[in-house]
Amino acid sequence: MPGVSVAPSPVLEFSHRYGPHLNKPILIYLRVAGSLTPMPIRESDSILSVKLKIQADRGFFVRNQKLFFDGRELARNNSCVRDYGVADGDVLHLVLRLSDLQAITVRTACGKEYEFHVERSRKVAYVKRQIVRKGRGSVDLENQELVCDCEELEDQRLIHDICRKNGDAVIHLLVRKSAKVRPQTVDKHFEVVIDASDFNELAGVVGEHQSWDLLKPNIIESRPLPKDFLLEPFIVNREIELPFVLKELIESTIQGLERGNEPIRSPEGSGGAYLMQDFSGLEYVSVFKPIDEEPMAVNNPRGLPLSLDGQGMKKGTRVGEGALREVAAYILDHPVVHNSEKGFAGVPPTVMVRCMHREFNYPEGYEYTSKNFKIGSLQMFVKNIGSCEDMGPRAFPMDEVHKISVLDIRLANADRHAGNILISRDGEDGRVVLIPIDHGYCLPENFEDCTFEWLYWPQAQQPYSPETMDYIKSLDAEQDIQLLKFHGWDLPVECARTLRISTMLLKKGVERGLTPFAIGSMMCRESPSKESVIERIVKEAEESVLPGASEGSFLESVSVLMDHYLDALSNEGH
Ligand SMILES: Nc1ncnc2c1ncn2[C@@H]1O[C@H](COP(=O)(O)OP(=O)(O)OP(=O)(O)O)[C@@H](O)[C@H]1O
Repeated sequence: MPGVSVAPSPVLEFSHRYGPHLNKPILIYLRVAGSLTPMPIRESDSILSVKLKIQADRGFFVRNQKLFFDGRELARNNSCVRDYGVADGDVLHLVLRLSDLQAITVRTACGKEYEFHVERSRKVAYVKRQIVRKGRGSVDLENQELVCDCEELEDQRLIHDICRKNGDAVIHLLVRKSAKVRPQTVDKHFEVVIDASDFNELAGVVGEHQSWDLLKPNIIESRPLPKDFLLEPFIVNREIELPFVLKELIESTIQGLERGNEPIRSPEGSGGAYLMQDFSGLEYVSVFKPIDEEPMAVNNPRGLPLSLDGQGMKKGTRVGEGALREVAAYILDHPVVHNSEKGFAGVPPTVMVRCMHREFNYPEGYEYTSKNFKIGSLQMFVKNIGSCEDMGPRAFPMDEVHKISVLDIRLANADRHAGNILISRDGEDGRVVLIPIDHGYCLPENFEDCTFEWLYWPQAQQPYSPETMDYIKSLDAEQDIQLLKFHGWDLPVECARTLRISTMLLKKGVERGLTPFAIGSMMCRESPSKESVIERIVKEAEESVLPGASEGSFLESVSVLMDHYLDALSNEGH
């Protein structure tokens, strides 16, 4: 398991920056999974040092921790707790992102061994299907029994529960009719040993491999068809014809649900994000994020407190609007080549849907009635080898980083941390491709919480390529606002203003040959209490126009001030 990947320098930096008089000890409380633990810290402690303390006391790695206070994520590791207004007696909420994979080994008496990993949030039924797949038909789905400690495991049991109950648990695979079972433990993995004395009989006299193919079961026909779910596109404007890629996304998700392949809640993230399975139950096809399960929403499954004023986890966003923003990011990610399915930054295809399924979070219980409909975003699942948290940034191609920077600057993304960029490999040479996900905090009403992880990557210091510059020049915020309106989201005036100002900044910065770092830095605060340059520009522009002045005059004033700041920056040689 990876350890702390952050250099300790910010902690040292903080103890130097704050004198002993500002280093007051305070007692805060940590709420994690329902329990409250007191924790002595100092006001000037950085968020990182608090996380390191939690790691030392509780064993949760820093990278798996997300801390929340007063409806806000303490996202900046370098900032100190006082910057976030944390004081004596306050309660911090800790949300954990835990590694979810459990290794499983299946060994036959003939010495054949198969290894695979399943998420702990999977059910026993899924493990059975994996065994069938790995065994290429030597074991059929109908004739399997998984037994642990002499107890037969029901299909609906979660692997997580079995691990928790049994520690170094062994799952015994029983093949009815023809196999005996010999349990064995290998480290912390499950080991399933099949002593199938009459394996040959099962496999046929002509040898294992041939007969496996002959015995391959028809998984699909053997599954019952549940009737208690619903999934359909949620389209406001009837003039809109869903593009093929989105129709297909919805269709393949429905097929998976019809086969009984239930949604699986992702162990990562602070809201409810459900991984939707395909027809075969062996692949994920989409990710559903219902709005009532967003962080601080009424049915959030992570125990985050309800928002009291409706404000979302990032400043300038509202609880329940995450799905709108997810879909908006896809719509605005215009392709370079007209009509191409892939947008410039590669935001996975995303559509608004209505869905109900018993696996979602229904604290009052589930019934198949329209009151249980959940509205949310359905996004194409992209196969990946991890996120940018798992790899050093030097491995990322420059244009991949630049495309994400363009998206984030345009949309004033308030949640671009490394975990929200997935990594996949493309083509024969296995080129690294970055996939931006999680755009629920784009287009906020103000710039207060803009954070861009890529700002500190070396690629951000390099100028944009001519192709990227051409793309940026082609952007038009007014058209974007109209496009979103056509799709049913009439942007609130503050969010439209954000889009206009960010697009203006990106275009003006590029005209002056500024790097993503130089432009992006203007949008991000150095610390939670220090306004960013863009915030100063907005404030000065507001002060320079008469009360009641039109949005046009205000933007004109922003443009003049922005030129002034950018020219100063260009003269400094950025
Ligand atoms: N399109 C996708 N393709 C593949 N995996 C995805 C996709 N979208 C989300 N995931 C997986 O689901 C997890 C949770 O999704 P996401 O980060 O969007 O949820 P969230 O609750 O908004 O998270 P956060 O706390 O970071 O805001 C991600 O960490 C990722 O592993």
